[in-house]
Amino acid sequence: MQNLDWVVPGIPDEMFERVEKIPMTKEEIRAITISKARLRSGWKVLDIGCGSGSITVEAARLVGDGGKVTGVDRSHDACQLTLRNLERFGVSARAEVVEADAVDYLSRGERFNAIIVGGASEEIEEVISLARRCLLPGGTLVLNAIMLETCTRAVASMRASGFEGVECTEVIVARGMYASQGTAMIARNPVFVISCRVGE
Ligand SMILES: C[S@@+](CC[C@H](N)C(=O)[O-])C[C@H]1O[C@@H](n2cnc3c(N)ncnc32)[C@H](O)[C@@H]1O
Repeated sequence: MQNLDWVVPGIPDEMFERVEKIPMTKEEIRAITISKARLRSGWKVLDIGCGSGSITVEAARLVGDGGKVTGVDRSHDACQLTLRNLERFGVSARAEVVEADAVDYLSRGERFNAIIVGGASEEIEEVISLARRCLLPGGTLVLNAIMLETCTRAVASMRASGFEGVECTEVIVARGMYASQGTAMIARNPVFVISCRVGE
C-alpha cells in the first residue's frame, strides 16, 4: 500500500475498497468536507450515511488515538464495507459502525464535537434539528448535498436551529483524463458542502 504518512485528508479514491452500488464521497469533496468540519485531535465525530467509509476513515486518522468516530448507515452492506475500510487503513480502534436510520440514531441524544452528514436528504430538517441538540459547544456540522433543493432546505434549517456561521460552498471538480492527443478535463457532478457551528 502507498505510504500514508501525511496527516491532512487526501487518501486517493482508488486505495479504498469499493462495492458496486455503495456510494463513496470523492477525494476532493472529502477533503473540503473534512476541512469545513475543523476537526481537532481527541474529538468525537459522527459520520451519518457513512457509505463506503471514506469520510469515517479520514476522520479517524485525524482525531488521533484519543478521538473516536461513529459511522452510521441504514444499509447493512455499507456498514460492512466501512468496517473493512477502517481495517484496511488501520484505524478500527478509533471507530465504531452502527447500522441505523439517521433520525433514530440522532434521537438517542449522544453528544459529539462534529457531525458530518452524507445521506438522509429526505429528512434533512429533522436531522439538522437533532444534530443541534447532539453537538457540544464549539461543535461543527457539515452536510453534503447534490440537489439544489436539499441545499436551500439545509441552509434555512441551520439558521432556524440557531447555528452560527452557516455557509454553502458549491464544489465543481474536473479531473484530467489522459488520451493520446492530450488531456481532457472530465467534470464530476457538483456537490454542495453546507457547514455551520455551535457557539462556544
Ligand atoms: C453518498 S453516500 C455517503 C458516502 C460516504 N460519505 C463515503 O465517504 O463513502 C450516502 C449514504 O447515506 C446512507 N443513507 C441515506 N439515507 C439514510 C438515512 N436516513 N439513515 C442512514 N443512512 C442513510 C445511504 O445508505 C448511503 O450509504
